[in-house]
Amino acid sequence: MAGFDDLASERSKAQFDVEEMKVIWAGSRHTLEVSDRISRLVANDPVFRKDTRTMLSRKDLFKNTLRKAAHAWKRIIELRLSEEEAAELRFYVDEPAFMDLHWGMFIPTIKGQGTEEQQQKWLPLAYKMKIIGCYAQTELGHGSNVQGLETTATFDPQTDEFIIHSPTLTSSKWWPGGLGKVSTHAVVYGRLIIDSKDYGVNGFIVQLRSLDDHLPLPGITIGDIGMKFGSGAYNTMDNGVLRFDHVRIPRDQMLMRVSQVTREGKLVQSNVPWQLVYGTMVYVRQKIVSDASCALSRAVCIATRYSAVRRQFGLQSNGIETQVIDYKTQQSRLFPLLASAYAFRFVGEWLKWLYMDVNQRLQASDFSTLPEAHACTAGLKSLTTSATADGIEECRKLCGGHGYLCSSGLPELFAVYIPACTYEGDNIVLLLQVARFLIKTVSQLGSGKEPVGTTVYMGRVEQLMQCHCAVQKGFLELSADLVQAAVAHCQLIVVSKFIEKLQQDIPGKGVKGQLEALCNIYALFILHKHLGDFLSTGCITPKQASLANAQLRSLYSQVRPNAIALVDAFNYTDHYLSSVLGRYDGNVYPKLYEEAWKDPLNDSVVPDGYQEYIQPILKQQLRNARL
Ligand SMILES: CCCCCCCC/C=C\CCCCCC(=O)SCCNC(=O)CCNC(=O)[C@H](O)C(C)(C)COP(=O)(O)OP(=O)(O)OC[C@H]1O[C@@H](n2cnc3c(N)ncnc32)[C@H](O)[C@@H]1OP(=O)(O)O
Ligand SMILES: Cc1cc2nc3c(=O)[nH]c(=O)nc-3n(C[C@H](O)[C@H](O)[C@H](O)COP(=O)(O)OP(=O)(O)OC[C@H]3O[C@@H](n4cnc5c(N)ncnc54)[C@H](O)[C@@H]3O)c2cc1C
Repeated sequence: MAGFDDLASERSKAQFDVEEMKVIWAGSRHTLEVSDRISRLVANDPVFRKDTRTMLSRKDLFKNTLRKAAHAWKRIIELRLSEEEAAELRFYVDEPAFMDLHWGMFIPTIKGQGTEEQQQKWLPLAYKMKIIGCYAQTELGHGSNVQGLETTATFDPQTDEFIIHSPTLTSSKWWPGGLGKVSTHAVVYGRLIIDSKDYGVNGFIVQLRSLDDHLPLPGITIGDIGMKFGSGAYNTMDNGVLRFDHVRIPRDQMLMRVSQVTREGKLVQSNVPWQLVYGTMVYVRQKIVSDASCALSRAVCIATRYSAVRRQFGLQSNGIETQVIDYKTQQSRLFPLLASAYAFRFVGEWLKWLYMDVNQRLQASDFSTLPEAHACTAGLKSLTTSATADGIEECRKLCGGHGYLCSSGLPELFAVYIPACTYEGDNIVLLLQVARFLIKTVSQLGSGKEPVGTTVYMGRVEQLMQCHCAVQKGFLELSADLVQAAVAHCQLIVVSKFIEKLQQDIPGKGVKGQLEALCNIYALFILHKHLGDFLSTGCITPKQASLANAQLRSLYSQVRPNAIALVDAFNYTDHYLSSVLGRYDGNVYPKLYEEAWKDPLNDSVVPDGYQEYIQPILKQQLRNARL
């Protein structure tokens, strides 16, 4: 069987221990064991099938998502899964849904911004799913500009309550995931008003729906904001709209770790930076970086396996055409994406460490690394999601026409993934935050602080900053060129963290050698892509640029025999890949043909509508022809 033999032959060429690379990719033997076991549990459960998603109406799609979420929760309880195993199960169910926001934002917000008492009250309810929460920050009129939010939370000293209100149409909460049809509660971000004075944006826990009949509570208008990009895709998520008409909540439902409001209506600032109100966004951004490596590796796995199965032109002496993976143009498009997937994996590991380190420091009232954590999570979220969204589209193109079929898995992966460039912070807005951080850092460099990083990459950042760094008055005046410096800074971090990974103990025959090749491919690919920066800032000479290009091409040849094994190391099930082109067995053509007939359009040989619309035309033509 052609495809199967091709992939079997490719796997026999591997020059490294794939099982050990699986451990590197997973992060540890324990994590590999958990993800392997849970991914197969999901793959073997018919409730979690994904192949019909693009054929369902929005209402049927959403109802099926609720069915899956309920079944997932049931399995978590039945099997007594740990928090880690439960997170893995939600990940491999692979369907954006309210659970992502309940576990990924609502609970972390209460943990990060609630007092001890508030955590003790609300977390048990949330962990046991007695309430379902979402994160309601963005409004119809404001998303990036958090300080521009209009929802008000006015303290009423008569009743010891906050009055939550939507004063304008643009103050309607708009986009929060899980809000539209499912969540019973929300963390609502609104302007704290005490005695007519505006104290800026804070978080408030608000119940939205009755726990008895799920109807919206008095003063609450709530619904879904409508269909989003692509069929299936993110339409499994009920992104919602929410308006308040003077809804009253007890004073103790304002999240008060950062600021407290006393019974007398006095605002007391605690000793933590007010920016902790933004803390959830830092947490989610670091998770999104890890998710980028998953999404990109998934697309690269599909495109790499298919590129080894697909043969086109180049008839060889044995009468067989050439595998498209052997074309240098295919390698120059595909292998940098393979290297990027590994690079994002390792920078995501580091970012997770940075986030945990910042949190531990916060416990000790050490806020010194919070600005760097914000800049790194913002910048790396922006860099990795933009590269991943572009990379998934490139993988679709690498698969030719079949990449455009839903059965390839790539169109839906693209449609689900691309909002990552916008949610949790628009990517340009976040790069401007990094630019601000760099300006402040450069201004402090005079104090003898030396930047650290790889020379050429570091030089590029420094030079770009020198070229573009003016005294900026505020966020809005930052020049587009500074965004370039911010990207350069983030690429420096990615390369540096890949190099640091290689300095760790890396067991397994040939594993370190493959990772070194991928690290060099990533670094030289970025250098090639931004050659203008490196040349214009004098970081490299034209001769060096040409040598770098030659080295890049030679590295592609080094990776070529290992490409299939390098994507096998992601250890993805066919269920998770959900792609005929990316099947582990390479049995592409028979499965493509089989999938076609499953389309409802093929339920009848003569299509519905023929008699009404087509036959009259044909008959008329026939009559005309006889005249
Ligand atoms: C969910 C699980 C994760 C898995 C993901 C995959 C699953 C898919 C399912 C769901 C995922 C979807 C989730 C999406 C959820 C959302 O989208 S929630 C809404 C997100 N919204 C944003 O990100 C808004 C973006 N805007 C901002 O962050 C801020 O408004 C701003 C930083 C752009 C501007 O802040 P602002 O206060 O208006 O002005 P500045 O002067 O720039 O900042 C003031 C100072 O505060 C510092 N700072 C800003 N942000 C942070 C932060 N996050 N942490 C710490 N510090 C921060 C900033 O540096 C300034 O400090 P200095 O004055 O010292 O310079
Ligand atoms: C699928 C999805 C899920 C979401 N889930 C949630 C959720 O659960 N909870 C929640 O609260 N929100 C959620 N959001 C909202 C999301 O956080 C916002 O869309 C995001 O923060 C961007 O804000 P915005 O849409 O208002 O865009 P805007 O801020 O209006 O940006 C529009 C354009 O203007 C540019 N721009 C804006 N400001 C500047 C500036 N200062 N300088 C230069 N350019 C600028 C931006 O770069 C962008 O190109 C979700 C969004 C999506 C798409």
